[in-house]
Amino acid sequence: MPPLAARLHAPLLLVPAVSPRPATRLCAASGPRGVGGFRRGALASEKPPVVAVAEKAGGEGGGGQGEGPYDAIVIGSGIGGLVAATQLAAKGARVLVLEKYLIPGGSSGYYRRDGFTFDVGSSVMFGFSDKGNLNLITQALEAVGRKMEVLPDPSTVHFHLPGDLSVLVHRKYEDFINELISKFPHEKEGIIKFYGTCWKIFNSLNSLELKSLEEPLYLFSQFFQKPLECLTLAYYLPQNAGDIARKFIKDQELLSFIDAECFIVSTVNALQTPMINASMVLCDRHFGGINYPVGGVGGIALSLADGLVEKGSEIRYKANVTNVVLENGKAVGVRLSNGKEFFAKTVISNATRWDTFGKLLKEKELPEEEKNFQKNYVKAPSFLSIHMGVKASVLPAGTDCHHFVLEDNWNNLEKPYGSIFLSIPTVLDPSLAPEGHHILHIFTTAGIEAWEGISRKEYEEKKEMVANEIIRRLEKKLFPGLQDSIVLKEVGSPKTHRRFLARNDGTYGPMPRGKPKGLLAMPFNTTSIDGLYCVGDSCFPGQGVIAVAFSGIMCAHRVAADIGLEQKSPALDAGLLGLLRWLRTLA
Ligand SMILES: NC(=O)c1ccc[n+]([C@@H]2O[C@H](COP(=O)([O-])OP(=O)(O)OC[C@H]3O[C@@H](n4cnc5c(N)ncnc54)[C@H](O)[C@@H]3O)[C@@H](O)[C@H]2O)c1
Ligand SMILES: CC(C)=CCC/C(C)=C/C=C/C(C)=C/C=C/C(C)=C/C=C/C=C(C)/C=C/C=C(C)/C=C/C=C(\C)CCC=C(C)C
Repeated sequence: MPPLAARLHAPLLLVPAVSPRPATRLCAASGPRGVGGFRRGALASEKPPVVAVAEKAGGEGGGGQGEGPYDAIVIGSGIGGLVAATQLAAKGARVLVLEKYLIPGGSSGYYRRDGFTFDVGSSVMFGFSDKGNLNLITQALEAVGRKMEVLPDPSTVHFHLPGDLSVLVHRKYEDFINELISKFPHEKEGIIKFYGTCWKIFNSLNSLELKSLEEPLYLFSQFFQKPLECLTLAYYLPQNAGDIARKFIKDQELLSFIDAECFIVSTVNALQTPMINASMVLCDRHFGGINYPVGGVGGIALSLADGLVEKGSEIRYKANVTNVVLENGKAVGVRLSNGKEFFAKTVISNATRWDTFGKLLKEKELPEEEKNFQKNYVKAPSFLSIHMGVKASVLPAGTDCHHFVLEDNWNNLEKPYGSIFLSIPTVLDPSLAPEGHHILHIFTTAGIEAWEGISRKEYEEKKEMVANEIIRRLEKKLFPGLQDSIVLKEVGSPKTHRRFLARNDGTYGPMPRGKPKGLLAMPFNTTSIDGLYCVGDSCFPGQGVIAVAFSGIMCAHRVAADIGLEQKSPALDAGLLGLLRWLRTLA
């Protein structure tokens, strides 16, 4: 373990050490630069801050032909993959992570431009507190001896909604609930009952030790120790937040507000959002609170990768896995685009299930389990993201860190470009931008179809036009003079996300095709291919950094049991896995 001071300062490695150059260049979108300007190669000249990892990173995966066998190979270093890898390494396994890009993190990566440090994806971090059982990011870092300094956010999000409805989600639950009741006094009882039900579920979750729900010895021991809590979770597992809200609330506008609450974490309305997931985020934001890592979200992946290497495992960058290698129907390794092969007892894919089964496995027939998954879930749209550096003077004093904007019409909530997400992480951590400046990270949902089949020139013009319209809307609603305050602007389209995050159609994650039975249909980590596991947002419990961290913890536990690092019972395994498979077919 590195000295405490080094660990505490690890995230600061992302931030320029001396006062960064003032960024005065107006950089209109030019050329596809990856996620919000994530230009391939732009970071190649920068030495990745985790030295131990950088040294391991040879070109195209480094290493020679046919290396191994490892205990596990993890394809991809998103937070899901890294948590699975580090948990396994902490249990004594020898793991190899193969990442296509130059740095770890996937959607939770970072990039730097002209003194600005941008988060590629969300800046709203759940699971980063120092209490309870659901602080999964804190726990994942701790498992490999890492700790990050965090800045508590006084609020989760400021909603700006139709009819000039403005709701600030305060960190303190009572402040939030009182604000909501003040807007809907006639629904006081319904509000208390709905959010009260969320707390009942959250408290049950928070009382459990979280490990693999596919491992019977653990699952039965939890049922034995916490029967009421487990039965509560089993009861709500197939239910959705919108149905529960309708039991207590009649006001249509308030139900639409709850739709918006769910949409920001599931990209669908409350009727399609599993109640367990809604409860998790609607309560953790008050229990542990939203906490931002000093130096930016990218520091989480860097710290995990650093810890992984220190535990004796490896991560290799520029390692593009093109095949999962099967032997007698069992996954035994992977092949890279340059033909190199690596072998392991188990293979864990952090690529989406569409990529894993559509591209990495060359089998002609999709397994029944995956057919069932694709029957129940479609790819959520991708998004358009705008990363901007602006003059600080454009933000009024006391501006909140995160905003959600839907101006006039509730019907636009789920439509492409309908609602706007905005994060200003420099409100919490000014070191992410040159002095006198702020970062605005804006994103909105967008399908890939409308971005394909057009010429390069049309593509560039379209990015500029769509981004300018979103900026105009924010200028009108929140920040007069926004356009003129911009010093740096980079726009990522759905195609950018597909290319640089290696996500099928740039998808944000899985989205229920219709009205789901809560989380019942969501597959866990095992797959119908022996030795092959999936991790990340197309596994239980779905989208979200904390959700994929949980999927990583579950996956590592199941894999550890299968390779003999944790207890297991083959007879009970067969029974439970069969039962879970059958339950999923009921959804
Ligand atoms: N704007 C946002 O807020 C935003 C955007 C996107 C995602 N996210 C969050 O991140 C979550 C996703 O996390 P995750 O862990 O599931 O995945 P991820 O997409 O973040 O990471 C997957 C990683 O696997 C790598 N990869 C994919 N295919 C590969 C291959 N064939 N060979 C080698 N490497 C390969 C990718 O380069 C990437 O680094 C989402 O659910 C979402 O919550 C947030
Ligand atoms: C097995 C069986 C069948 C049964 C049994 C019973 C039991 C025991 C059960 C149990 C269960 C459990 C444990 C579960 C768990 C779960 C969890 C943990 C979950 C979680 C979740 C999470 C989530 C979903 C999250 C999400 C988040 C997100 C997505 C976020 C996002 C954000 C964003 C986008 C941002 C926004 C921005 C602005 C506004 C600016």
